[in-house]
Amino acid sequence: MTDILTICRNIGRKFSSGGEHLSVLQDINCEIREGDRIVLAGPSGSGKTTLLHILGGLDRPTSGEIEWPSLGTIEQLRPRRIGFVFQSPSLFPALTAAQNVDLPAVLAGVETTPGYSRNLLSYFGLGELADKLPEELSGGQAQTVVMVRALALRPKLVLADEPTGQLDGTTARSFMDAVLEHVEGIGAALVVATHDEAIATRMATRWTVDHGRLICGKMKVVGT
Ligand SMILES: Nc1ncnc2c1ncn2[C@@H]1O[C@H](COP(=O)(O)OP(=O)(O)OP(=O)(O)O)[C@@H](O)[C@H]1O
Repeated sequence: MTDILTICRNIGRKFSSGGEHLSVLQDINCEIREGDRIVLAGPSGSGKTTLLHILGGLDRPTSGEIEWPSLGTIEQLRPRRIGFVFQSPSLFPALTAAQNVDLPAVLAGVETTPGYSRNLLSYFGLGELADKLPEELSGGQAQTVVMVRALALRPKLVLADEPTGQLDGTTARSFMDAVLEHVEGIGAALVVATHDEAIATRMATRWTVDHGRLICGKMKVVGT
């Protein structure tokens, strides 16, 4: 039996603003296991980002329970055990692409081998941009650097929110090839929220957020 990385029991998330209450997620039961490849689908505003944030320990459910049995406590999750890719590229503007990739290691006090971030950027086809500042990168290149940064500490779980949103179709497919190959290599589970069916069909399991509920199913995976 593979390890359970994350387990949710009857979780819900409500938001309150201006006296209005919005119930975004209700009675969600799910688990993520080692090696899982999950696409998180659903219309805009259905709650995909909200669920990813809860799975990554960035937000707390307002009801139910979440645990990370083989990852540890909520304080231990990021950046070493969970790599998180936010929907909008979030690079530090004063740091180069390579320095941005190095940042989680610096913050976590982990020593990396010289050239590690450059090699990782090269693996994703961005080796020549390692010394560029974020403002010198295209939106798609910046998004790729954000993914590289999330993978840098070899996390056990990678949660990615629309990671190909700024890439054209062909670039998105080769980017996902590199991501899937890399997560396989480091033995990480991957959950990707996306509207892109070409990406979705590459994942073994589909979770759909529908009116606040989560529908879980298996996918027929399209070969690489
Ligand atoms: N902090 C917040 N306060 C109030 N409402 C919020 C908050 N965060 C999210 N919401 C609301 O929760 C709902 C779900 O938002 P969420 O971003 O999770 O959807 P999504 O499925 O990721 O959408 P998209 O595909 O457009 O990224 C939306 O109606 C949004 O307005």
